[in-house]
Amino acid sequence: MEILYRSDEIAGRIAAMGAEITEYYRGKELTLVTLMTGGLCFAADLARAIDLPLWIDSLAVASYRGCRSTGELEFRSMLKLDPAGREILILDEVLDSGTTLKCVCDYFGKRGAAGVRTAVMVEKRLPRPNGLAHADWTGFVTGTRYLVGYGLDADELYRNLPHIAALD
Ligand SMILES: O=P(O)(O)OC[C@H]1O[C@H](OP(=O)(O)OP(=O)(O)O)[C@H](O)[C@@H]1O
Ligand code: HPA
Repeated sequence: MEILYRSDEIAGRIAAMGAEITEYYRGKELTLVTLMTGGLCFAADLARAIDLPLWIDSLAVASYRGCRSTGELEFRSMLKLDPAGREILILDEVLDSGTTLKCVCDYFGKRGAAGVRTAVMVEKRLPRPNGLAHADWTGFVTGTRYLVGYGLDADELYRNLPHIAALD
């Protein structure tokens, strides 16, 4: 396993993203939606770096079996808040094929959200013909290796590592 992003580097990017998001949404009412399970560390840190009153909700979705995307998104929980009319910022730890974030953005659009934006900790550098091309806010842009730590898992293991590492 090779550490790619140390916890202090992650904290630095979180502070910068939090400041940008605060400025972008100043004067608006913002609702964060965390995609569980992977987004939990990112959301816990980023929410505390945003200096605005926030609504916070979550959605459990999954599309990976082991280290492979099935290409289909399974919704495993429901929202608590009605997204209609809300400015939604979806938080997830990684943008890989982009399937997850594209499906979830479409879902919020259909549910009548006033605005839908995305923030991820890591965006992989690859074409995403069938997925969301880019997140609106990104912590790090990285290669295509399989990552673990800071919420990222391999078969549900390693999510609690404080850094982000390549598994191979
Ligand atoms: O861009 P994509 O190729 O769609 O991959 C990104 C998604 O994959 C992982 O979720 P997973 O389905 O493994 O569920 P998890 O959050 O419970 O780990 C990760 O948490 C993202 O939500
Ligand atoms: O690189 C990854 N690691 C863990 N989970 C993931 N889900 C999509 N890509 C990844």
